[in-house]
Amino acid sequence: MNNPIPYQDPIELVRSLIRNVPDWPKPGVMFRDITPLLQDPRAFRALIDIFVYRHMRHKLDVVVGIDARGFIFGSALAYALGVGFVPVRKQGKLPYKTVSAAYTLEYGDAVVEVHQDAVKPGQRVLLVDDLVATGGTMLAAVKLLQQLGSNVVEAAAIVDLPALGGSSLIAKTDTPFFSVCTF
Ligand SMILES: O=P(O)(O)OC[C@H]1O[C@H](OP(=O)(O)OP(=O)(O)O)[C@H](O)[C@@H]1O
Ligand SMILES: Nc1ncnc2[nH]cnc12
Repeated sequence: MNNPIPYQDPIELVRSLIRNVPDWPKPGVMFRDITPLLQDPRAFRALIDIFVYRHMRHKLDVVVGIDARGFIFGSALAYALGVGFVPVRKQGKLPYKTVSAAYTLEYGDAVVEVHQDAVKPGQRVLLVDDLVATGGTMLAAVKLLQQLGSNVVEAAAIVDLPALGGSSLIAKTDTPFFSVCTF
C-alpha cells in the first residue's frame, strides 16, 4: 500500500533533537541541550506521550520535577496524567519549611530542597529530570522524597549519559530508573 507519510520512531525523533554543545559550561563537558526538542511541537508531544503510556496505569499521585529543566517536562507530564506537580528546587528558592540534601554533579556542587508538606507518606511519586550524568542530582532528590515517606515509583530522565555512571548508581538502589535515550 502506498503510504506517503513516513513513520518516525518517537524515541529516535526525541534523540535527534538533543543538541551537543562542546565545552559548556566548562571545558571538557559535552553539554546535551534539550531546547531544540522543546521547540519541536511534534517531538515534545511524542515525548510526553511516551511517559503517559508508560505510567497511565500506575496510579501515580504526583509528578516531581527537578529545578530547572525537570520542571518543563514534569509539569507537562503532570498535566497530561491528571496529577499534581511538586518542584524540587535549588537552595534558597522555596518559601515554606523545607528538607534539603547536598550533592555533587558533573560540573559543580549544589543543594536541593523540597517543602516538608510537598508529598505525603505513602504517595506514589514519579520523579522527572531532563538528564542524568553522575546521578548526584537525581539521587539527592530521591533521598528527599523518601525522607518524607513517599514511594518513588520511578526516577526518570529524558537523557542518560551512562559513561558518567549515574544510571548505574541509581540501578543499585531500590528505585527503578528509566531514560528515553542515551548518549
Ligand atoms: O547527574 P548529575 O551530574 O547530577 O547532573 C544532572 C543535572 O544537571 C543538570 O542540572 P543543572 O544543575 O545544570 O540545573 P538546570 O536544570 O537549572 O540547568 C540537569 O538538568 C540535571 O538536573
Ligand atoms: N553533559 C550535560 N549536559 C546537560 N546537562 C548536564 N547536567 C550534567 N551534565 C550535563
